[in-house]
Amino acid sequence: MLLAIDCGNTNTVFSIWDGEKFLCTFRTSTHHARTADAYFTWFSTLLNHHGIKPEITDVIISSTVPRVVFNLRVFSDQYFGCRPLVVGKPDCLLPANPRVDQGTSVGPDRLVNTAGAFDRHGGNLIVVDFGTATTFDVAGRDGAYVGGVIAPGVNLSLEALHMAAAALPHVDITKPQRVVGTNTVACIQSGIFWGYIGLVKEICARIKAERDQTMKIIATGGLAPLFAQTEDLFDVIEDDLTMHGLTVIYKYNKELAE
Ligand SMILES: Nc1ncnc2c1ncn2[C@@H]1O[C@H](COP(=O)(O)OP(=O)(O)O)[C@@H](O)[C@H]1O
Ligand SMILES: CC(C)(COP(=O)(O)O)[C@@H](O)C(=O)NCCC(=O)O
Ligand SMILES: [K+]
Repeated sequence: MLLAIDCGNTNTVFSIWDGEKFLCTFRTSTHHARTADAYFTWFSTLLNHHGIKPEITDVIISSTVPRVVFNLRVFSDQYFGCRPLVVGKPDCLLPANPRVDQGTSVGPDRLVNTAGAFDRHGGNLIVVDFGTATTFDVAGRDGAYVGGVIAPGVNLSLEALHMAAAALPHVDITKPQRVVGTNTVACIQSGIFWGYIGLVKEICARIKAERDQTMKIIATGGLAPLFAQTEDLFDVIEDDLTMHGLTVIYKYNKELAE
């Protein structure tokens, strides 16, 4: 069985894949100082709780935080006796190579999202991922990552307002009743909610115009459903897109090695 690990700047997600489906998904905060033993304690406690006894033989990791990879490698080696595939490293091949400026390294999560979305939907796609950053990943006709857009994430923007302005409280994102807020919290929620609706619409429209193509828009990340409530921003929302992409890249490398 495969253990797929997606480490973002805020959260790290572990999923076990039995070759056909995901058996379980566990989430913890991303913390570079967490040791291999600490990962195992947390992971085995959750497995016991859910009564799952997986036989993990392979591990694949995507990490936007380079420092966590060391401890995750030790974790794979000590507890599952395997050397993990790490997306972005030279020995982890992608179904299609990214077409970006020389010397640029693309966030592994974006390469994984692109591979996962291409596998499910074919080429000419925009993947919108509401993570720490809000990213737009563009997949060409052949499924290669051909570039994208990086904007500040929703929670990051809310936090930045709170941090920088003495009178602005911490606010959780929600869809406001009206655009014109009549209290501070409603004003902030309106700015972020409608601001992001505008951001997503404008960026997707400009990507389509620049590429002169119709493109399917796939959204992922916990906040995607919130933004989809109001308007038809996305063609599909897929929670498990990054995890699916990890299984696609794993299978691709496994088949090449056989
Ligand atoms: N369903 C949700 N509702 C509200 N906030 C969420 C939800 N899911 C994730 N978040 C928040 O969105 C941000 C990004 O989360 P995540 O997708 O895990 O980011 P990353 O992949 O960058 O670690 C975090 O601040 C997280 O707390
Ligand atoms: C853009 C990101 C910070 C998004 O990370 P996330 O929100 O998933 O934590 C990450 O993909 C990254 O560090 N990228 C490197 C630069 C690039 O992709 O061009
Ligand atoms: K992410």
